[in-house]
Amino acid sequence: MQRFLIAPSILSADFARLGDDVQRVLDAGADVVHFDVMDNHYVPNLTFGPMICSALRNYGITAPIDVHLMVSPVDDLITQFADAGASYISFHPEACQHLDRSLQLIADKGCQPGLVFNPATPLHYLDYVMDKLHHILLMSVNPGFGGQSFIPGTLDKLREVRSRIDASGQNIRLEVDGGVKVDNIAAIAAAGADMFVAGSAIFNQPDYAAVIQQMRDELATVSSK
Ligand SMILES: O=C(CO)[C@@H](O)[C@H](O)COP(=O)(O)O
Repeated sequence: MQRFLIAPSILSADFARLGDDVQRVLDAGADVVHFDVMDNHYVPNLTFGPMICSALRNYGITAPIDVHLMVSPVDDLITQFADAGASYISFHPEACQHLDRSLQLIADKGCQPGLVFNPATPLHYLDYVMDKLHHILLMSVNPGFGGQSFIPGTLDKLREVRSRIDASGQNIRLEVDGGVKVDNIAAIAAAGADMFVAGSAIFNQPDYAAVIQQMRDELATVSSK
């Protein structure tokens, strides 16, 4: 399994040329397409739905699409995104009605289930569902907008989640999202993350390949666990 995955958030992509821009970032070396779904209810912003996901698939995007649902309720959109070609689907535990049922729904639809934690969401939601998780997404900003600054306290929370994953013996990806840049990605990896969402740090640069390579160079400095 590839140790570190880079997942550009298309929230910062060029929406007028989305297919081309997503293909460009994949050609530049990205591993996964991160897809931020906001409903102007759970979060104070509105983005895109399953039609855009299926449009990317129809355009020819074959990389994994990592759908982060910032919506409430969640089940209907889980079904719609799975049918639209999502690969991974995560949601916020406090935004759903029946945590175990929603995780099972993702798996039953053939996708990889994940749970998302905001900076101040307690981790007890993990207590009875570790065996159902493909990934845990730790927000390092409050959700809703790209281009915010990484909240430093997230590093301690990452270490805590990494300990829980290691203690569980499960093979669960630890993803981090918000304010990830070339100059902090090594510290984030050292705290236990192995999947990195970056929106503005990649899409706001003219040369996507250069910034992704800089991130990989930084990650290469992080010693093995
Ligand atoms: O989900 C979110 C925000 O809610 C993130 O995916 C951000 O979109 C990441 O953007 P940057 O902080 O990397 O610009």
